[in-house]
Amino acid sequence: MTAVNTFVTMWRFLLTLGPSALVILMLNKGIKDYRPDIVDDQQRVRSIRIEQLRPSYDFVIVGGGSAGCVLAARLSENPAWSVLLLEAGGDEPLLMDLPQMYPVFQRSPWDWKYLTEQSDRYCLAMEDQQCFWPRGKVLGGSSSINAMMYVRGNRRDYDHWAGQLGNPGWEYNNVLHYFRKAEDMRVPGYEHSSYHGHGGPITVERYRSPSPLLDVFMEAAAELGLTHPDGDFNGHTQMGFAPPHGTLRDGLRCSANKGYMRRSWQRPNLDIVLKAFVERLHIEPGSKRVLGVSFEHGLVRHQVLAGKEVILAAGSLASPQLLMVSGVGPAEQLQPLGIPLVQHLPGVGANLQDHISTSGAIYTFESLQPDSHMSFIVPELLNKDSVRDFIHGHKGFFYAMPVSEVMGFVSTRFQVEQDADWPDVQLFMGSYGYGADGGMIGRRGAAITLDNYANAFEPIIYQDSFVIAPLVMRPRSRGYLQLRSPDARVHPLIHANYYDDPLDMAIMVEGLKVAHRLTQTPAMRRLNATLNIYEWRNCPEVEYLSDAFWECLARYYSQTIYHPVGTCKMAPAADPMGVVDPRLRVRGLRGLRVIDASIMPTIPTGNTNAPTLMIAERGADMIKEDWHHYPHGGWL
Ligand SMILES: Cc1cc2nc3c(=O)[nH]c(=O)nc-3n(C[C@H](O)[C@H](O)[C@H](O)COP(=O)(O)OP(=O)(O)OC[C@H]3O[C@@H](n4cnc5c(N)ncnc54)[C@H](O)[C@@H]3O)c2cc1C
Repeated sequence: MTAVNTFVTMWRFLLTLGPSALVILMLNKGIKDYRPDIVDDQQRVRSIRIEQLRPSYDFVIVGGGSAGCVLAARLSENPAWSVLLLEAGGDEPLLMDLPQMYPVFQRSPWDWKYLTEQSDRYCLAMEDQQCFWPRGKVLGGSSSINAMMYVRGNRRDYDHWAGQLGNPGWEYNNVLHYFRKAEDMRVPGYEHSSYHGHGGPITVERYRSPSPLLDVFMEAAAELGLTHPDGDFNGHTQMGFAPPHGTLRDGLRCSANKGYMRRSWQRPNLDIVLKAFVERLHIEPGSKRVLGVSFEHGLVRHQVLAGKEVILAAGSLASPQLLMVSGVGPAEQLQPLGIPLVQHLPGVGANLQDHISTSGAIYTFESLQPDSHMSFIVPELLNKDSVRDFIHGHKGFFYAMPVSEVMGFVSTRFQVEQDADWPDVQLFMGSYGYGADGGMIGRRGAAITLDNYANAFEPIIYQDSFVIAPLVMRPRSRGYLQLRSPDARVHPLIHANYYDDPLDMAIMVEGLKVAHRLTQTPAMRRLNATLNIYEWRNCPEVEYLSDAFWECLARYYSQTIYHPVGTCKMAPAADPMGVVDPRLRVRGLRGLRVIDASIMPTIPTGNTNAPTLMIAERGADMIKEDWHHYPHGGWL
């Protein structure tokens, strides 16, 4: 039976591939011809010609992702400073603007395509029991391939960084300034909110063109008394359910590239080299001063010096890797690989944290609309009408982002401070399941094996369905990276270590039970929402709907929410595992900072793009303070 199903699945992929590709080509052509707002020819960032590269810059920034774009734009505000941004990827392709296209770029040339090490505890339904970790290899970095959800985390996260963890200046009341500085809040009703910024580079809006399920999701949450009081997770309180806000501009993606770089790249003191792969840092062994970097561009190796500082902003996987290949990291890892040790820093690559989720709580249902689906059935919507609606009507399917039409934050019984408004679970209510795209996109992104897909999802193929995915917000488990080679091109080993601490699984099971409770409400019963029974085939020995059943789902359909952080931890000098100090300077070296998601000591209660933008805004200000850009020590 399995072999037959797998054969059917494979053929369906092959048969749908051609028509889908044709629609995408049509869409791309239509954008080029009729959507100058997306083509954005005048503002699109252009790389300098490599002959124009200067031998030395005041600041060299490695990586043009969420953090790197902020840093390049903010540091080049000072016309007396020269700034170089080196990014391994190219500019964003046109289709990246479309929210609906977000998962398509996983496993594409715009993705670094990392894989975690095999485990028998998680990702059991995935190819070789490895979890697939995409990261953006493009200007804008992961902000250009992410799902655009704009969530800042909880005020207690930052008070914890500053108070208990000893990083002065990072308390919520300080970092709020930088969240606001980055933001241009355009959602009606928040014009006067003191929590939001206006006129900043990153526009924040509501997602457009939701499915009719959004209202059902909200009704179900209301029936459990879980509606968010004012719909703003980034405001006064976090707990509750509401449609999330997105980093969107006119309904389209607002990446860090679009927000920060397109308005600053033409400054004469800012040079950008795209397709520039940084291979290592040059550090003078005696003084431990970082002199510059080597990078490869067009098959030629170049060196460039930094008069003031090099700033690593290559993200949570590449920043620690670049430190290690340059001799900065745990001595016991570097020496066997023949890397001369410059600075023993045992914390480099350690303290890895991520938001783990379960993508398997998929519910089929009966549409209340007699002749149409209520959820997104991708092949039906991938047609010329949707293309026309998008190109000429500025509306429809391609504006939608089904992954989390409604988002929720709840506290399980394991959250010690029950009244604290510090939720330990986030939930995404998404209006499509793995069956909705026939396995072309979601299955591929999650790396679910063909056999497993055929067994568990083929029976519900193209049926109306939704998913409720819980995320463990502050996992206790810690993973680590391990260098495999002195060559920066070879990905490090990623030991994700999900569910190493049993409490993380216990919280996940509670999250899945909250999800299931939502499906037992009158609003959901009207749809006859039914858990996809075929996933039970993975663990037939457990009792249906028991804790062991939910655990089985979590272990098979373990899904990263793409938030790896913490691998260059910010910490005070007393913590031997710290990598950067609270001003983000790398310990023991001169002229080097790390400023990106890797410096977070603990993962925030929410998605990580907005916190990374905040860190980079604050990091840029600290650099300006340290180099006396501000005559009176004030803020711009
Ligand atoms: C698929 C996906 C979905 C996500 N969804 C959301 C979401 O909805 N909301 C949210 O808040 N967060 C989301 N995130 C997470 C968020 O986007 C990241 O936390 C954030 O972008 C991290 O920023 P960063 O600057 O640390 O790294 P990145 O943005 O990844 O930037 C690193 C940059 O460095 C470059 N680089 C790496 N190595 C080198 C090298 N050797 N030489 C030169 N350049 C190099 C990379 O190409 C990249 O451009 C998602 C992430 C992904 C991948």
